[in-house]
Amino acid sequence: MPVMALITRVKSGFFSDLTHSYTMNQVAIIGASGYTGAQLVQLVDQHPSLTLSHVCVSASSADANKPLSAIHGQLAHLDYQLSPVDDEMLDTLCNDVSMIFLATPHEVSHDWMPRLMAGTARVFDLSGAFRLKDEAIFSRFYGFEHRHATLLSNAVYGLAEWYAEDISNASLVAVPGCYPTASLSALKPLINNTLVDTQHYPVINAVSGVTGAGRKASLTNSFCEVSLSAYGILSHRHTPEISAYLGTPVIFTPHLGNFKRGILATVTVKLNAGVSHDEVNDAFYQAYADSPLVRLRQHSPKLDDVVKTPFVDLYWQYDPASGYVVVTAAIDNLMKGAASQAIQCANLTCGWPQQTGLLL
Ligand SMILES: NC(=O)C1=CN([C@@H]2O[C@H](COP(=O)(O)OP(=O)(O)OC[C@H]3O[C@@H](n4cnc5c(N)ncnc54)[C@H](OP(=O)(O)O)[C@@H]3O)[C@@H](O)[C@H]2O)C=CC1
Ligand SMILES: CC(=O)N[C@@H](CCC(=O)OP(=O)(O)O)C(=O)O
Repeated sequence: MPVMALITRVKSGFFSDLTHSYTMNQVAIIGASGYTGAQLVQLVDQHPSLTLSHVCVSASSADANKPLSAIHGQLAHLDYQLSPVDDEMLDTLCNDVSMIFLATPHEVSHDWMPRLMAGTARVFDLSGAFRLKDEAIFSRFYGFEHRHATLLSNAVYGLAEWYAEDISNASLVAVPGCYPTASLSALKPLINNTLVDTQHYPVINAVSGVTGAGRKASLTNSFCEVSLSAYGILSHRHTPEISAYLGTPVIFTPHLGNFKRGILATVTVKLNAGVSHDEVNDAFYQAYADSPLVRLRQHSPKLDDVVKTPFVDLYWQYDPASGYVVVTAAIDNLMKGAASQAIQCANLTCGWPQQTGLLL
């Protein structure tokens, strides 16, 4: 029996891709008590070729030594305990496992990265600490100086559909932010085909569920306070991230909605004079011809279409008379916006199909 078929039966019994051979990889997740960390636990646990060996929180965590299921009841079928991890443990961990996923605050990922990168493990960082190459822009938007220039320059941006080859060779992957994933997925086909009139900045309005802000309690994100509203106007840290990987400035306005999961981005773009319907359609269909986790839709996607899935759903309408195209993009912020995209990247580094373990 092929290796993959055997693993498939042992681990879950219902993965569809039986054509590749796999070896098991030991994985550590740090920040496992948080929203993206817990989502990662679920994805790694169901992955046919990853074995979750370390499920960690910070040394001072109030949740240290608790069962993960005591915090995330949806994972009650899984038997993992949250282990506290300190600096010294990181030094051995980074040689004991093949992959480390950091689902930690930006500062924590930034400070720990040199220790982690001293080992042999590949690191997938869900925070924003290693996404922006320009250190001056980084410190302006993140509020602290970047002190690891070499690691920053070596980090590969993990937008899986667009940087697959670089990701496959990376030892440090900076997994994109949730809003940039939706925005760049919508815009890159148009910009890469030089269809966009860059004299007019693309305008992105996006609404996120409250899990986007993480699990830690705050008044702004509490049940009685959340009411659909814009925030971070002209100042959100995802504006330079989107602009950097698009290659042109954008106007980005995030909104907080009173729902748990998902992002819907509405992107308005002025195209060059004379661009045809066919050119717009071809840009999307060609860009995503080999992308099983991108769904090009015939109707504007709803959040319910993507929540708890690894997909990005895209839909567009073009008005040649005005030259404007409106693209809508829907993702689950904890999945394609964070955890499932990190798994896509991990799959790429192992030479596996990027949807491995994500499509059941
Ligand atoms: N939520 C989202 O939609 C997205 C989030 N991200 C990014 O992913 C990362 C995690 O986000 P999210 O899961 O939402 O955050 P949460 O606040 O839900 O979880 C954060 C995790 O980090 C741990 N942590 C906090 N402080 C420290 C510390 N000093 N040392 C070690 N661990 C610490 C927490 O556990 P404890 O304090 O108990 O140790 C917890 O497990 C962040 O960088 C975020 O910006 C990226 C894309 C989307
Ligand atoms: C609703 C909400 O608060 N969302 C977060 C973005 C979450 C995300 O993508 O995280 P990164 O910090 O890793 O970029 C925010 O606006 O800060």
